[in-house]
Amino acid sequence: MSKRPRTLDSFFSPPPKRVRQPEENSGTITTSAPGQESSSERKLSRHPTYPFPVPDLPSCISDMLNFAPAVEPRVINDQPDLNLLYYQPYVPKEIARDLFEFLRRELFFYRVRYMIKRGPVETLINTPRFTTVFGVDETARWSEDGSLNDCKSGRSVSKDGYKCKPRPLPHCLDVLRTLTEGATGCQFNFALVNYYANGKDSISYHSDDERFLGVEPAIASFTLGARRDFLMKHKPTPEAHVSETKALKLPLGSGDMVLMKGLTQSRWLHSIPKRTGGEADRGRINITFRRAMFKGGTENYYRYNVGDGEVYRWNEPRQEMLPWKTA
Ligand SMILES: O=C(O)CCC(=O)C(=O)O
Ligand SMILES: [Fe+2]
Repeated sequence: MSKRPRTLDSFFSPPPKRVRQPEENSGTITTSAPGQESSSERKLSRHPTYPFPVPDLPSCISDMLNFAPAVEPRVINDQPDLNLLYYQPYVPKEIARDLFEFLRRELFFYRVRYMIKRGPVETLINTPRFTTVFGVDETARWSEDGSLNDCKSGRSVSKDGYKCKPRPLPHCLDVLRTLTEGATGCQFNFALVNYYANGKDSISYHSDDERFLGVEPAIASFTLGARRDFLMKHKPTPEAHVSETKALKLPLGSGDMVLMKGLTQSRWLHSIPKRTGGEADRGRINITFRRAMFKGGTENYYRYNVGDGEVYRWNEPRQEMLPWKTA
């Protein structure tokens, strides 16, 4: 892991003051910068696995999140095996833009590359979007000092417990996770974040139906920033079933949330296709909250959403994601 640059100030100032966690332990350590201990202080979520600390949500955003969900959801279950709740929007319009800009500016992202083997042929896959992930599966829990404890034994997870290094949700995503749990009655232990910089970024047809999510997983999927089409189609089936279904296009706008549940993941596919023109070039953030049951889920999510490549960070003057060290 790269070292954070140290300024002369940081050598001479006392270590950051630690602030007690308000509720259940989120795993991050909240600190306020020295000399900034007024009520308007900027608190930071820190963790040894983070390349840099992540600021907490400013109160102008978190206060307005108390009005979420902004509307009642539309139920979409008029096709076989389809079970969606569509909040249009979930995040109040007044703060959707600020929340988008905050997360784009403050989170670290990756452009993951990995090899797949189809028969004897190995192919390099360049994930066509920026990604990042936080969370750990149900077998482990964060302790006060930011380390992981095994849920069964209560003992700390050994060094080789995971190949990856799980990261706790920073406060800014944990607030949204907690609200979403309250509104949906579902539980989530992961936040996966995608950033689609422009219309060339995409996610191809897939379903999130891995065994580590358990049966009939519920996934809450947020859109912030540019509107992008979310396409859905039924998986091919041997019977005539497939002809009874028609493909679906949800034009997801900033603040919208789709809760996918029931048989949706096991029977339907979804995608964000590439686009030319339109507003895609303004950038879109997608956050999915999920619940992984086993260690394999944690390994999978870090492998494909963090990987082992360089860190990217939003560069405001250049208006693009750039490798962090040169940003
Ligand atoms: O960006 C989206 O709306 C979809 C993302 C998605 O399907 C995924 O991350 O699995
Ligand atoms: Fe997905």
